[in-house]
This record gives sequence, structure tokens and C-alpha cells, in this order.
Amino acid sequence: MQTPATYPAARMRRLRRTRAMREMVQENGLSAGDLIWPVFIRDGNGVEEPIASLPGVNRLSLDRLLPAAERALALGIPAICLFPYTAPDLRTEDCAEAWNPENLTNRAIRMLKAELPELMVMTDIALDPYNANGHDGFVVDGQILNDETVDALVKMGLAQAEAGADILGPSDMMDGRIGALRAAMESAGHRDVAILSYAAKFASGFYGPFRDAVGAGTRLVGDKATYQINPANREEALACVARDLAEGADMVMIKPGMPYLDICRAVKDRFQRPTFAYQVSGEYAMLMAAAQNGWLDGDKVMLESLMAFKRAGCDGVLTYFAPRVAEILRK
Ligand SMILES: NCC(=O)CCC(=O)O
Repeated sequence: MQTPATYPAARMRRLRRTRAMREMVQENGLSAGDLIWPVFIRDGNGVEEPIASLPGVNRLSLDRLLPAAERALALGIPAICLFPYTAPDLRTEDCAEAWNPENLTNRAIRMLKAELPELMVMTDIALDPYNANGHDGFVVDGQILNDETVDALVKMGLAQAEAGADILGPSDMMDGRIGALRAAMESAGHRDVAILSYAAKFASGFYGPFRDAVGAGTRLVGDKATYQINPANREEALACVARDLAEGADMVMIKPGMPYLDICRAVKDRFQRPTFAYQVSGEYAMLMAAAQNGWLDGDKVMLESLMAFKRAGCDGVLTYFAPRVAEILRK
């Protein structure tokens, strides 16, 4: 970096004097094309069910998903990511609904790809929405089984690819799942299905409202500390990213987002690969709650928080704010 001259030759405020000048020298930008919109889906017809801990976010039945997705596409959002709220009777210990070709997610993928082929559909690969105990893997005697879970995740990913998913998002943090999914995609002829690995996923308290949204919160027995990363660890997160890229991930994600911007920057600097952050439900809920109380300017902090991800090196962000941001950016 060129050291600035000393005062008064250097007056940093010269380039902040007008909006035109500030915009001309702005280092990072945010556009609708940077956003992936996570959407909660549920069975039924004509349903838009509010989620108390995520103000402004609804669980949508598929007939309501379609116009919402259409709007997202019109606003320039390139991808949506589907999260199912699974009916209680379909949550079992064997999680068989996860790879049912006719499950809610797979029906949603087929509908979206038939109606809006240009909108990319990303999926989530983890057993928690289908598991009786809210965990991302099979639980036997209180242990989360790794390899047996990976086999199930592969079946789940194959069903999603078969339904037409563009991007698979393994979010479970089992070891070896990226390599197993990549190999399965190759041999099943789904060579162009991309994998966006939740590579650096921390065992965070910020996921609370999401668990309410998919109905896993009250079911979760214990915590996810035996498979998600300890929030204290940076090198371990980088090792997970290196491993997932080596196993065939096309893109990687850091999650949560705002408390982990240092990890975003380190991942981008070290690997130079497409890097995403997930601005998770707790981050959204915090900002919305403060805005609803009049303590923060909601739109302002929303845009600022998303720009922070770009500044930290992210290529894009998964955010529940996506449609609102895209609307503001269009003006
Ligand atoms: N596998 C997806 C998530 O865990 C999302 C978390 C959140 O939004 O809190």
C-alpha cells in the first residue's frame, strides 16, 4: 500500500466531500447478483405462515413459493435455497423422508425448474429436518454416526440432483461427505451439479430462529458440538475449507456470517475460490428486533452488514434480507 502523504498534503476528507466522489472511489459493491435467498417451504395450499422469531419471513406452501421465486428472479437474485418444514409424522429415526424423490423439497425443485428455469435452485443436505431428534446425522446410543450418515446424505443429494437442483449445499459437517457426494454425482451423470459446501460451519447459538422455522428446535436433543466447529477455532475452519475444496467442493461457505468475518477474509485470501457467507437467522433476528424497536435504522444496518461481507472478501451472501435488499438496490 502506498503510504498517504502527511497532513496537510493528505486530507482524507477530500474524497469524502460529495456523494459522487465517494461513489467514484468506493472499493466494494453490493448487488442483487451477490445474493442467495433462503426460503422455508411447507406442505399445503395458500399458506404463508409467519415465523415469530424471524419477523417478515414466512413458511410458504409451493403455490406461494412460485410467485415469491418469480419476484426474486425479476429482482436479479440468481438463486434461492430451499429449507423444508417437515410434517411431524415424517420425522423419524431412519430419516427416510430425506431421500424420498417425492418429498417437499424435491417437488419444489421440480416445480421451480419447470416454471423458472433461469433461477438457480440450491438445496440443503443434512438430516435435521427429517430426524426425530433434530440432529444432522443418525443418532445411535447418543452418538452421531459419521459414515452411515454420509451414505444417507449421498442418497439425499442424488434425489435432489435428479429433481433438477443446480447447487447442493451439504450443511451437516460430517467428515467425507463432499468427496462422497462428488463421486456419486459423477457416476450418476450429474457432472455439472455444483457443490457449495458449508465448509466452515460453527457450533453457534445464532441458529436458534432457524431451528424454530424448520421445527427442529424443540426436538433437538443435546447440541451439535461433536460435528460443528468450535467458535474459538480459526485454523480448524481453514483446514475444513482446504479439505472440502480438495474433495471437490466448487464453492465454500462460512457460517454464521457477521461474528466470523475474520474467517471469511482468511478463506478468501488463502484459497482464492468462490466464498460465501450465511447471514444466519439469529443475525437477521437481532437486526430486525432492534429495527422494530426503533433502536436501529433497519435498511441501513441491513445494507451495511451485507457490504461488510463483500469487504471481507465474500463473493456472495445467503441472507433472509435478499428480496428487501434487491428492491432497495434497484431504486
Ligand atoms: N443448514 C442451514 C442452517 O442451519 C441455517 C441456519 C440459520 O439461518 O440460522
